[in-house]
Amino acid sequence: MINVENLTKRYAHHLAVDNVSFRCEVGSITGFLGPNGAGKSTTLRMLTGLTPPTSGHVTIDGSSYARLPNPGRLIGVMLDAAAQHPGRTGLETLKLTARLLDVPAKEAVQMLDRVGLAGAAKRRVGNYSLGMRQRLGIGNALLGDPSVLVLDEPANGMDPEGIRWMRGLLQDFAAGGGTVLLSSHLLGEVQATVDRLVVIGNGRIVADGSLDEMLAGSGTVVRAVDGPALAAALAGAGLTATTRDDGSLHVVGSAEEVGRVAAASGAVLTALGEGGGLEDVFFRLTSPAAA
Ligand SMILES: Nc1ncnc2c1ncn2[C@@H]1O[C@H](COP(=O)(O)OP(=O)(O)OP(=O)(O)O)[C@@H](O)[C@H]1O
Repeated sequence: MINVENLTKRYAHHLAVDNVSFRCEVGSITGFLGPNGAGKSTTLRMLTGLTPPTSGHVTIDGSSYARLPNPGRLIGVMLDAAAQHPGRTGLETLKLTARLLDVPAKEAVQMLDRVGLAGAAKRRVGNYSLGMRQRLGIGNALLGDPSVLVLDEPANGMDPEGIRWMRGLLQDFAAGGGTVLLSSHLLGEVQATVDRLVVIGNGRIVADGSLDEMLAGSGTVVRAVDGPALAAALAGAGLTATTRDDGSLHVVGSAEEVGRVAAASGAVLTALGEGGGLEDVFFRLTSPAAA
């Protein structure tokens, strides 16, 4: 489990992270979202002992990162896949990590296979694509058989097959009792992968909860043959509806509530579905107006 308590980071006059607290539970995948410059990387760096906090603290399974005798055995970290040494081969990279973690060298070979890089074991990392470096970084993070994973933008640069592979890997890891914290700008991918979300804006937590709770707040989009008549019926039932440019209505309410009003008013629906999904939730939470 990861427990972040009142974490603050100040750079001169700039408050990059402002009194941030959240928890990542065992067996779950938590998505850490926020616009550029919101403070995600700074938080992840403080969490993994790379940046000292101005105040507050983080524990991983009850210990701070700095106090862990062999941190890679408890927490696997990938903060910048592009930062790996370009002159080493993939195999050399993982063998070096294996030595640092006191893991048998043969596990480096097995890990390369597990992350789909067996065929590129002897190629220099400088010649790897970004997606291949992400796979290598994930292999590095997993090599110590940790129970916690912290990944900054792991899907960045991955092709659809790679993204699907990574989603399965993380979901299996969590299902086996692991704890995952990942940041990403790929909202569709986050929505398909995580159980919980922590959203940061301007250094502060603006939302923290289950994915389902957050999506429930994204409302319902409905389209009817006679849109204005349905809008009037919804308003009469106390549901707020906004007409979008494409003629559909965005309703603050569940699909069931909207469907019942439509049925009672005799409206002919041509579409009924979830609101804007995670993208809609994200923009609502992190827009300047929300701040
Ligand atoms: N070493 C530093 N010195 C001064 N300011 C910094 C430093 N590191 C980060 N910042 C500032 O802190 C704020 C948060 O940066 P951070 O990199 O954590 O954001 P982020 O949410 O990870 O953004 P992105 O999505 O672009 O990666 C930014 O305004 C950034 O300019």
